[in-house]
Amino acid sequence: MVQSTFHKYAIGIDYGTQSGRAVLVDLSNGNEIADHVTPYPHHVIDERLPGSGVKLPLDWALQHPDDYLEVLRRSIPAVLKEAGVAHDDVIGIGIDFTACTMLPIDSHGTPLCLLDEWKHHPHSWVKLWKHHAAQPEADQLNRIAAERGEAFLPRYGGKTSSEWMLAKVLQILDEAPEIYEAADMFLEAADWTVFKLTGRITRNSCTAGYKALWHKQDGYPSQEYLKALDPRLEHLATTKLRGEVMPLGSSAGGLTEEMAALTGLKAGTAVAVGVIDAHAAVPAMGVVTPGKLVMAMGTSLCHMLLHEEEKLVEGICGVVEDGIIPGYFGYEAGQNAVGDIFEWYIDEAVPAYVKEHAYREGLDIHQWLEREAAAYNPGETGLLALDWHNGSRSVLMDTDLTGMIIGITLSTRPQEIYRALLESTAFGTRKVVDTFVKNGIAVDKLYACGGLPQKNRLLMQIYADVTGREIVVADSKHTTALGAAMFAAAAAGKAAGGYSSIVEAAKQMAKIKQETFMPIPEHVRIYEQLYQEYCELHDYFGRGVNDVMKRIKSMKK
Ligand SMILES: Nc1ncnc2c1ncn2[C@@H]1O[C@H](COP(=O)(O)OP(=O)(O)O)[C@@H](O)[C@H]1O
Ligand SMILES: O=C(CO)[C@@H](O)[C@@H](O)COP(=O)(O)O
Repeated sequence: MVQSTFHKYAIGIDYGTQSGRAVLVDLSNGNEIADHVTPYPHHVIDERLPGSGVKLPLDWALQHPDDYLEVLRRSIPAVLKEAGVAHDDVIGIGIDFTACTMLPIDSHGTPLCLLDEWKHHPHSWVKLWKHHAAQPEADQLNRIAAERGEAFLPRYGGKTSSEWMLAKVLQILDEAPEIYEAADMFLEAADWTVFKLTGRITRNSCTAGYKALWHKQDGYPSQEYLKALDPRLEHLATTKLRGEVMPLGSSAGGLTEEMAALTGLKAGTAVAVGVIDAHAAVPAMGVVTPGKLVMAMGTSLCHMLLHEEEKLVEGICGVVEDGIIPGYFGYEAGQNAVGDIFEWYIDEAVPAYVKEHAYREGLDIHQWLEREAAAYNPGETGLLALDWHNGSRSVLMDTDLTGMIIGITLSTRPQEIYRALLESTAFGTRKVVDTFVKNGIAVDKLYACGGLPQKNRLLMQIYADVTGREIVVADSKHTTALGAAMFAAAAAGKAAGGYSSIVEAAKQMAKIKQETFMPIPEHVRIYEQLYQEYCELHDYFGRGVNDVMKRIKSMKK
């Protein structure tokens, strides 16, 4: 279909864990005109390195940087073709990315893993956000920061994560000093991809703020702190983390001729600085004021909230000034796994008869289990689970914790376990909501986006019942990509046919559904009881009363 030439468009590209997708968006109303998904050809690399077959240790998760370019090569031409839009009318490109997904590059910007000299070395590869092998380094970072009373630590809930930039850099330094030396810079994959598009290295304030401990006034952690971590890190901030940190919604530069030829777009098209995937969803749901907790629900779950003041909240991932929407402090909390837990159950633990039933009825296994699980009332399964199959992000910030199901008997059925797993993730979110509220940050309503709200109504009803709050659902197949396109519109600017700010873009382009999920009072009452039991287990296993999870995990290592 050929679109009207009076319309202007932007392309938002969402780089997820398994795939990247491009969405071409009409800037006048946020309508998604065309979309295309490119699965990463190398998938998540967590067993062996591509090519050499070098075996990876436990808790590693890597990616191949060329997979990000493959998304540009395949998905941009595909959406242009499907939409029939002239490249002159595409005025901006924005990308959102998982984070902290980081890589070492040489002085030409080439990832070290693409060089013959380093390609056999696991530490030269992109470390994906869910690479969890830097926990000892995170522990060291946290201990030294606490001992020195570093001002940054309370802004990150009292603990920084093994998923973040500094822990990952320190792991490289500890285990592969030669890679640390060879790296000219460590970059977020978001910034590297923007560099490939524009030829210019910039850093975005969102990943820098939430994942690399960068602060608008104070910059990165001090030289003294970095030196106390390891003398070789003393100048990290001005050497391997150097580069201008630019605010969200600004332009990193224009598309290069080479990239224009590769994608079919026009050279010079504005490229917005990158943004974390979850954070891009906030304006895409029209959330530009406090009290509305946005939940990006997919493989993992990220919670984002705005507030006028900076409050120090234990166990959250971080608070960053202007980190999401200018003029507000943006708070982030999260759960390391949500959809991933359900996927694990289906892939690894569901009996064959469930698969057969689902197949016969033409349902996918999630749909079959959802339908069967919906027949139970809250509490009726007699089960209670902890949602730590991939560790706990908020509020414990500990990737060495593991999952658990209590109450199993000989009559327990797969759909009951499935329901208990759905509930466990809702309890995890309730913990986050309660923590914000206890610290004086209002949570009035929930806003859900990502793959899960579209796929599982039972899950959404359970979240409404467990939190006792109304849930608004995104009316977009690709909310994060829509947000990235909005940032592109802001980067292109009003004169080019975009918007003067992300707030203006959100007013015109955000998409939410009319139908919401309301809590059911009878369910709220029962879940309140179960949640209190969850809290008991949470503190017993998660706050050091009984470290059995860590002891048995270390035996495995
Ligand atoms: N019907 C369903 N109910 C619950 N979870 C589902 C369902 N279908 C898929 N999932 C889960 O959704 C997750 C993917 O979420 P999605 O938002 O599409 O991707 P991503 O987080 O990578 O952006 C997977 O972990 C999968 O287990
Ligand atoms: O950590 C963050 C955001 O802070 C996410 O990038 C990470 O959880 C990955 O999210 P997905 O569930 O793959 O969309």
